[in-house]
Amino acid sequence: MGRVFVLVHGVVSYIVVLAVFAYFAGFVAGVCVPKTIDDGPVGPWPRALMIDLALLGGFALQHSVMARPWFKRMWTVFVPESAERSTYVLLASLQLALTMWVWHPLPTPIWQLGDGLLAAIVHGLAAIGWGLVLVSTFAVDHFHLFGLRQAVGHWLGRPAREPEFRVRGPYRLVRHPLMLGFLLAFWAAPTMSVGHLAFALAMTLYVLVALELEERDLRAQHGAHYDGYRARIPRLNPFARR
Ligand SMILES: C[S@@+](CC[C@H](N)C(=O)[O-])C[C@H]1O[C@@H](n2cnc3c(N)ncnc32)[C@H](O)[C@@H]1O
Repeated sequence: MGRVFVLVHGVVSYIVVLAVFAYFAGFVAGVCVPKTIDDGPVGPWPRALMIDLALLGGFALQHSVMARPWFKRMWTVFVPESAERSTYVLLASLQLALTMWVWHPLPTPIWQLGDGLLAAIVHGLAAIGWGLVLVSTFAVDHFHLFGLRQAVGHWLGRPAREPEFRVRGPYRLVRHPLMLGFLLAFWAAPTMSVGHLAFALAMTLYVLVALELEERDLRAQHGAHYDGYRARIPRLNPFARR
């Protein structure tokens, strides 16, 4: 595939990922975006819940399958390696955008903390969660994770290598800081509606399954090195004793 095409595809995908990701943060936190997790016409709750869970299931399935090494081997027969990651993150972002667009709210509150100090602390925890997600992408390899490094490398005639296994920054505290950041951001809600709770529960389940699959791949890839890391560093809880 043409170098310029791969480059443009990589840059466009990266911009789409950042835009969808920024919207997603506002959608979950309920700030700064036209449609949040609790906005929209309210219909019968069983229908809304079924639609929302189907949307999240579709997102989880796509994400889990496309991230597996066997799937990558299979579809790089059609998609060049240099565009593989960009295509994956682009499709995942579009699926996430669809989920937010079609999302049916279930706004009945489970808890409401109002505007006091406690609500401010919970907002702060969510902000820490989003910050942790961003920092973690740089601690692994931000530009490789979102496919831009591969696209630029291909354009320059220097194919990007697979990123090294890294134990730095938040990866010294937990093995999955990025997912820990997401969980913090999903659960730290000053107002928790039924819809938000269903979202947080479903995504937590997805994260736990996704981590099992990812660790299986990482052990196959890095063997004893990963086993040693696994023995030393807790999975998600930085306070857990090892
Ligand atoms: C979306 S990132 C999430 C990483 C991790 N599960 C987390 O929550 O921080 C997924 C990619 O990061 C890679 N990865 C996971 N841990 C890593 C580490 N310590 N160093 C480099 N890459 C890592 C995985 O192989 C996978 O390709």
